Amino acid sequence: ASSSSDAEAISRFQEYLRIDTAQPAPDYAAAVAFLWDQAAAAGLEARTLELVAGKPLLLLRWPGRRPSLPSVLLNSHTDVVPSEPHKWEHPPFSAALDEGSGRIYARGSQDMKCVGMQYLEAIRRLRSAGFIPDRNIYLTFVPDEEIGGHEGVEAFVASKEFKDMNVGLVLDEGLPSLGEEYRVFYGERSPWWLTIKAKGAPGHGAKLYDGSAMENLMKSVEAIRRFRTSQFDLVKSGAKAEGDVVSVNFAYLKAGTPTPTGFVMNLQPSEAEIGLDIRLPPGVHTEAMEKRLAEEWAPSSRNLTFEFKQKASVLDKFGKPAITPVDSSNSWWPLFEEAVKRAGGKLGKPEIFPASTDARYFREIGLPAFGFSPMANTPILLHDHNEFLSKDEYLKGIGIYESIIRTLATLKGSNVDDESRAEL
Ligand SMILES: CSCC[C@H](NC=O)C(=O)O
Ligand SMILES: [Zn+2]
Ligand SMILES: [Zn+2]
Repeated sequence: ASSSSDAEAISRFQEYLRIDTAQPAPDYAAAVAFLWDQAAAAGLEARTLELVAGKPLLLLRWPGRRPSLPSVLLNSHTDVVPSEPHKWEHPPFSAALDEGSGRIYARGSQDMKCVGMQYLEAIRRLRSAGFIPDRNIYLTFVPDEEIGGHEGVEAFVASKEFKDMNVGLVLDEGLPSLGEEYRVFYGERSPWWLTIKAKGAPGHGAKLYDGSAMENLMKSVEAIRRFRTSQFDLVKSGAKAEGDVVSVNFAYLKAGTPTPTGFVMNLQPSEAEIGLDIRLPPGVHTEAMEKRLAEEWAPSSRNLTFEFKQKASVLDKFGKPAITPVDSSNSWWPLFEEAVKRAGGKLGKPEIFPASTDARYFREIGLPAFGFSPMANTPILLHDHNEFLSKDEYLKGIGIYESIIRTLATLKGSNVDDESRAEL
């Protein structure tokens, strides 16, 4: 690609980044309007699905020569997480390009407006090179990933529109790596978000007594922290990867009797509460976790109750761990590996994604999905201040997707399309 077309690709990326799609009030209308024009410029068929009012999902199609073959779906989410603008060096929706370093600063530059635009840029290039896919290639730009995807991909996979697409493989987001190798993910941990509430006897702040709400809850905090340490130690010692242990983190602590300027200091409150973000590796024994919760972390004997806010399954609909095979049993895998290699990229060992993505909804219904965001030589800044992606890495990623899309779209006597898979 010429440097002028590279410059145009960068401007288009910046334009997408400048649309404020931060939760909890994303401007989905503006994002969809922008992407609609980009789709037209790339020669793609477009439709908007509004499965839930106010939550548009943009569905694009590049028709294949043999539309009855299983299709490939390139997914990306349009929403981004909130930011604290005053703590950033460049405003999070400026998409400022630092000329010296080549970094483009924006919320969503890594997570994951980069990937959505790279798909589109790769297709533009393939099309102008005269390439025509054998199978249908679909792109989805979905809402609400950052808040759980219930009114996004979860609703989408249940729709008639989705069934009619006959999807055979999904690509979704991954993570950057500091080194030369690209990371790729074949599964992810399942989020369990829950609150634990304690009740207890109120009393004078000077009195030592058993059974206060704080004491009841702090015993749980201690047990939870012991468990957290045991899991973290496995990661620190190198025995396990981040995605292969159960993580537990405190999302909030809430207690005390507020005054206009602070809190009452000599009153032991009768209620206290914590929020936990737990992530479980695929196929982990959830019974043990449930038992730990009921007996150690929130026993009713200590006046505690718990309530789930999110509880994703660690199994797919067949009762198997929701993971995508990354060996010869999955004919898409060697194609993917080969495509990255052919574009000059190196892949690391496939990993379990430590957080959650919309890929889980596809894996849950039995579809293979790879998590991949081509960002090498890049610190992990998803959800962080000063999220950036360098212009060169972004452009390199377009080349990687050109190769991936070309390879996955082309039928060449592989067994990807045998009957059993076509029936999935
Ligand atoms: C309950 S779904 C939450 C999804 C979110 N995804 C990326 O950060 C996450 O916290 O992992
Ligand atoms: Zn994301
Ligand atoms: Zn995210």
